[in-house]
Amino acid sequence: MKGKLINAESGNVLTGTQQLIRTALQTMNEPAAMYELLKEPLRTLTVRVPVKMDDGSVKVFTGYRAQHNDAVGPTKGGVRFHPDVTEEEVKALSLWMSIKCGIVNLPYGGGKGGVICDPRTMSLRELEGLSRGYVRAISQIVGPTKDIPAPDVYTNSQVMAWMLDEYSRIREFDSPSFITGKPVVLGGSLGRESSTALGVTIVLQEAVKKAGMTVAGSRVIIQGFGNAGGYLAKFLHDAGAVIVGIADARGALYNPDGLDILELLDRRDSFGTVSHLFPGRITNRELLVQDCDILIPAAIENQITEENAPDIKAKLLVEAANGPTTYAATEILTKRGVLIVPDVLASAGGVVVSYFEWVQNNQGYYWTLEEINKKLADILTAAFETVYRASRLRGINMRLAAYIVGLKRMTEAVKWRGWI
Ligand SMILES: NC(=O)C1=CN([C@@H]2O[C@H](COP(=O)(O)OP(=O)(O)OC[C@H]3O[C@@H](n4cnc5c(N)ncnc54)[C@H](O)[C@@H]3O)[C@@H](O)[C@H]2O)C=CC1
Ligand SMILES: O=C(O)CCC(=O)C(=O)O
Repeated sequence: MKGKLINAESGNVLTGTQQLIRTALQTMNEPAAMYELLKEPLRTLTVRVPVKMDDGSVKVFTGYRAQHNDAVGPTKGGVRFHPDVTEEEVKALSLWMSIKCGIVNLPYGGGKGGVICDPRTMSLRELEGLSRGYVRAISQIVGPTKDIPAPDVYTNSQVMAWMLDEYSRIREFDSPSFITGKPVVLGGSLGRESSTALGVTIVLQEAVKKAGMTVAGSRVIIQGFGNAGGYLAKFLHDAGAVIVGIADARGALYNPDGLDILELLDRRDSFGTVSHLFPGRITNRELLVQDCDILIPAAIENQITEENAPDIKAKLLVEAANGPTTYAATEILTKRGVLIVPDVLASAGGVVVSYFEWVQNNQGYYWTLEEINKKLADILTAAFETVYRASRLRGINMRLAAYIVGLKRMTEAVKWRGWI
């Protein structure tokens, strides 16, 4: 069984991730107790957050904060506001954060938060109430040396600013390093907003070399047109790629001759939605199997499954989103010769620059954008090469290789601490 994954196609992102972690740990010859420790977060807090709504009613929202493992250092990861948030999803996202931080060698374990809500139907005042209420509810378990939140789906620098302000009031402590992804005037880092997309672009540039392709002239489909997908479309368009398809929560647009990315960016709303403004909309499902060279999921989980993997046309799959591809789909695509740059590597740019933000806050001295982007490129280029080599040397796919690389520091830290 060593090194072999139980080939279960599961829509449950947590069990799918646990299977992969078990396979990686077995391949690393780690004892069974290591899997028992790492298969779940050390702690997950469920909170109920009452918010006074604009119509005078009180709505109670459910949220979570999961802290996977703090053997390496404080836990770190974003907070998602989305109607489909579940406890299992937040736990899986925290596991992925641990592996992501390990791949880029940050002194963090993984954390993640989520609130079941739909910010698209809430006023700014209601959103502020929810952001502040959520921080009050988790304030005992987070902090600059404990667990450091950041943005994720449907949260942004404004939400981070409200959360920072609330935390400063509760804890009578005004260190901005409690949270990252803040506005620059509140101690945010230059380059954090575009860092996830820049990171994807950096690893994509490495991957196309391995695949014997070029960015210029490649036909690209991007699912998701928010922070990650929007900046990515711009960066790849600027690099000469032809963006033939984009998608958001309301649908997708496809044009084999290329879309007008600048117009789409100009007309999208603050939730990354634009497809409904144009005729000829298709569904997200339809878009993923359209003709292209490079496919970039940059929205939500479980988009590429056993069902549609045989029909994917791309030669290169670069995962900006967390968890967009199931393991069964990974195996199908790998057999078909598709090179996959997995989420835990491809989407690490955001947390790397969040780490830079935290370091800058702690030292009180701030770097230039050039310094930040150079440091980011150095880290991600090296991480890509490490994972690619591990995959080739061991004869395994990039996802399993990424897990093995990503778990190394954490397993060593656990053993040094004498936990196992
Ligand atoms: N923001 C960050 O720093 C990082 C984000 N990520 C991941 O990137 C992905 C996108 O995150 P962001 O761009 O930050 O979020 P965002 O909120 O800025 O944009 C989300 C995009 O996904 C679309 N979307 C939402 N639900 C959808 C659905 N059911 N079907 C299709 N599209 C849908 C939205 O319309 C929007 O275009 C997520 O998986 C997130 O975890 C990963 C690393 C860092
Ligand atoms: O910037 C961070 O700390 C975390 C970003 C994040 O949530 C992710 O990489 O999925």
